[in-house]
Amino acid sequence: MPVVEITDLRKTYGGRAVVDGVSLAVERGEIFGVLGRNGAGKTTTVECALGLRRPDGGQVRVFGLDPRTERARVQQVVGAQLQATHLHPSLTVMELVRLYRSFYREGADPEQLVERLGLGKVRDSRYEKLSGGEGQRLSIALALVGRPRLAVLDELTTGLDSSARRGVWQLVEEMRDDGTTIVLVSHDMAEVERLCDRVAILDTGKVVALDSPAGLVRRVAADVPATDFRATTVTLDDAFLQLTGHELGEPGQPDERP
Ligand SMILES: Nc1ncnc2c1ncn2[C@@H]1O[C@H](COP(=O)(O)OP(=O)(O)OP(=O)(O)O)[C@@H](O)[C@H]1O
Repeated sequence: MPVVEITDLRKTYGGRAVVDGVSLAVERGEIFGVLGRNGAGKTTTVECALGLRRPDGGQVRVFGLDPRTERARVQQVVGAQLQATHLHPSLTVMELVRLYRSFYREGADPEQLVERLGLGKVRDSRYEKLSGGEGQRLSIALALVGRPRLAVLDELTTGLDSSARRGVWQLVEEMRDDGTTIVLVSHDMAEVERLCDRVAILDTGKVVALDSPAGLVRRVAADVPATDFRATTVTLDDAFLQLTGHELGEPGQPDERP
């Protein structure tokens, strides 16, 4: 049984299909990337998978459970780091990590996790006083403190400097090695290439390709004549461009949120 199984998922806002028939299955123990431009429908897809948004069509199962009707059971085994995290501004780092730990029957040691994410120096600082990168690392700690069987990480390392980014990547790899399944939403090509076992490329609400990063590159390289020098230097960026018709950095559909 896949850890996450999404079948023909649809979500429409204002008459526009922002998720338009997405089907994918995340297998146990893999790091599964969801890659796409801004507005491609990545966050909407994973938030439907977590039961946070109501799909207009299709089916979602997480560990075989319906995340909308069996939310409490799903929440016990899933940790999510989402883009819009609302935390109480006057609680400290340690208070928040301990609070989130209390939501789970089993979990990580808050002290160790805070050290591991390089938050030891700000452990007694209030959330409102944290820098962007510290807040980001705290949101990762909160997603992982329940030692989830599935972790959903949306824009994992946005706003982190390169050394913090490498530290977080290492932590994610260690989690995968410990058996956690990870869904990584990203528009960071280097992150996807380094971490993901398989990647779904989402474009205007549809899965346009699903393969390992190397498989995506091979697929595109096969279309390049062997005499062409680029055949030996095709990158995941080239694959993305070829498969979607746009650069990853280009904006997608206009943001219509109020
Ligand atoms: N609550 C909402 N109301 C109206 N439109 C929405 C809502 N949520 C998302 N959208 C629209 O749906 C589209 C997909 O948004 P989504 O956040 O899923 O994209 P994304 O791929 O995660 O983008 P990003 O990389 O910018 O986070 C966007 O055009 C967005 O404006």
